[in-house]
Amino acid sequence: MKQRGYYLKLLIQEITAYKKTIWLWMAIRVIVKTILPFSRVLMSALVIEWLLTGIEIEQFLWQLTIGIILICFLEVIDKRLSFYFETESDIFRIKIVTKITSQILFLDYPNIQSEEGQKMYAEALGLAGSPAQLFGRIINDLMDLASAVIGIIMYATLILQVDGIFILIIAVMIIGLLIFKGQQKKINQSISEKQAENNKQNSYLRRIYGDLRLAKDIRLYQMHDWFIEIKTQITDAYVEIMRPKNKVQFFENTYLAIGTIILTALAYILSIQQIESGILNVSGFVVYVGAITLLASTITEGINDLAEMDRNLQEVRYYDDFMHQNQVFNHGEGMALPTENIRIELKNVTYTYPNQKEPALRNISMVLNPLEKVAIVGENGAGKSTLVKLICGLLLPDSGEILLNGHHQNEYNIFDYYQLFSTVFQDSFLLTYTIKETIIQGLPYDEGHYQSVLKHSGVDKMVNQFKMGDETKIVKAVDNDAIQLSGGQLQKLKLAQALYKNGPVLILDEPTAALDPLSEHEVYQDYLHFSENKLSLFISHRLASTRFCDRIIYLRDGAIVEVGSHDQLIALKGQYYTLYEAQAHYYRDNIDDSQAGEEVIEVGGVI
Ligand SMILES: Nc1ncnc2c1ncn2[C@@H]1O[C@H](COP(=O)(O)OP(=O)(O)OP(=O)(O)O)[C@@H](O)[C@H]1O
Repeated sequence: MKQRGYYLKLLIQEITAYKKTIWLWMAIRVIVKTILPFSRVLMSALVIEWLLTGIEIEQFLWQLTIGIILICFLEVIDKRLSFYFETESDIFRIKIVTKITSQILFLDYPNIQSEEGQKMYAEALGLAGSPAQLFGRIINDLMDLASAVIGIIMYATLILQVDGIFILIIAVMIIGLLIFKGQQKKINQSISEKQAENNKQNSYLRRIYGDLRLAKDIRLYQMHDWFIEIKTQITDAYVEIMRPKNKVQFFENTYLAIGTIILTALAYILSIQQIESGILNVSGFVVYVGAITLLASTITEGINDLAEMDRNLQEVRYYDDFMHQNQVFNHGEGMALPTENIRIELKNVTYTYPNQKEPALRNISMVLNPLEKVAIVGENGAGKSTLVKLICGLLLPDSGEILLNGHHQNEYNIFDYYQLFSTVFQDSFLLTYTIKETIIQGLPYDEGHYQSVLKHSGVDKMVNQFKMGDETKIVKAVDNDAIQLSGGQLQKLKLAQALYKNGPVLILDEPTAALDPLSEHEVYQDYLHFSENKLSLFISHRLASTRFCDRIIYLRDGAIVEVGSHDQLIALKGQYYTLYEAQAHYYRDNIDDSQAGEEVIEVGGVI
């Protein structure tokens, strides 16, 4: 209960922060919504009264016109406000979406990398995903509930003046409905996990049915029937999950119908008796029966609104949890960031990914000296990318520390700290902008620097092929006239982005994995140039591609196994040497088989 109070307060704060004056309009809408149905009943009663008392026709018409105008006026206000709240609710919902999406931009990487973090984001966003979700309907839900509560009090007070028996029937009706709602809530809770699982499967299927990568397999492997069968199974499972809920709903509706019949029948019997004994006149009868009918429907609406509000308040938890989660790094005051002689030291760093048993990195100790070019090599899964993410301040070690020029990473404001790094990661992603905007990424524009970046990243040759040059849009999913970049072109673009940022630490995580041999060769050639005056880290599982680095750190199973220059490690004849030889043989054999007699291109020193 206390928690519900907190969540209600949070909702009220959000609505107030959106627009204070909305509360005034909400109050007006509640009043109009409450009195409008009753004013129609009252009007009918008055017309009967006027007719029975035999007032003059002119006065009758005059009064009737005023009454109709008043009701029409209320109807117009109601419709106008209904439209107003439809629009306002949608804008409010979109503002909440903006709040949630802005929040995720500033959350620390560990908060969002785990499945749990992603789930929290999806759940919070889901609350504002459409007008039917919490933040799209809460304003109307609040007004509906307020109007129902006022309506029940109003009609019940009126009816009780005729007979006290109604209080009993109303109480039984309300208690019964509350029991049904409680039952439904329990069922909802018990099926929620299965329902979420089913939803997940369903939306996954919906997504992949149109996925071009799968479309090829579906056709070539003739998977159509198999896919239809899977979909049918999921739909059948959905019907089964919903069965207990539908059953309770059926009993609730039946209970409600019986309650309403008893209430109305009793109202008729009692009022006819009262008319016979002269206590009630005909117009009083109309008001009385009208109030009974309105009460029955308002009780139903009110209980539904109450259950809906209860659900809403429970759902706010997802928003609250997401918006108020603790950050991992320092977002407050920090030390001034060094701009040169950058030295990064890792002391006994161990890191385990969320929900994993084994650490991805164990007791890593190393120093990256100013302006050094360091290669980190190792087989797939050795921990190279994880190490880079730790150095960049994207992940927080389980134990050990990372020092920048002798000071703990957390002594710097994390967003200041990020300024140090120009990075190219393997899993590159693009925003829906032009090539030029992507490279500049919102930083101040410098024509000379930009042109040099185009040249050294190899993007200049790429843009020359496009009609729109560097103004070409690059996300086809959003812009029809965009071009689809290949993996290699994308990597060049990300390299250009890193070079344009020009941070004092350059980190390239497999920057040539998707490049053709010639482009790869060019990147290696240019690497010495664009890593000039920087501390640089070059990550690869192609050992020979890093021989131009000052120092090579060889990782295996999350631990440093060998460190030295390429020649030192070859001379050592250890694990690096063994793997190097194996890779070199592979390339030699391949080239010998396929290009015998052709000119051999030297790629990163492998061949
Ligand atoms: N987000 C994650 N959640 C759980 N485990 C992860 C995650 N990312 C990586 N791992 C695991 O951590 C280990 C190290 O992964 P990492 O990506 O650092 O290796 P890598 O050396 O960069 O590999 P590759 O050469 O294939 O890129 C692997 O066992 C990997 O499966």
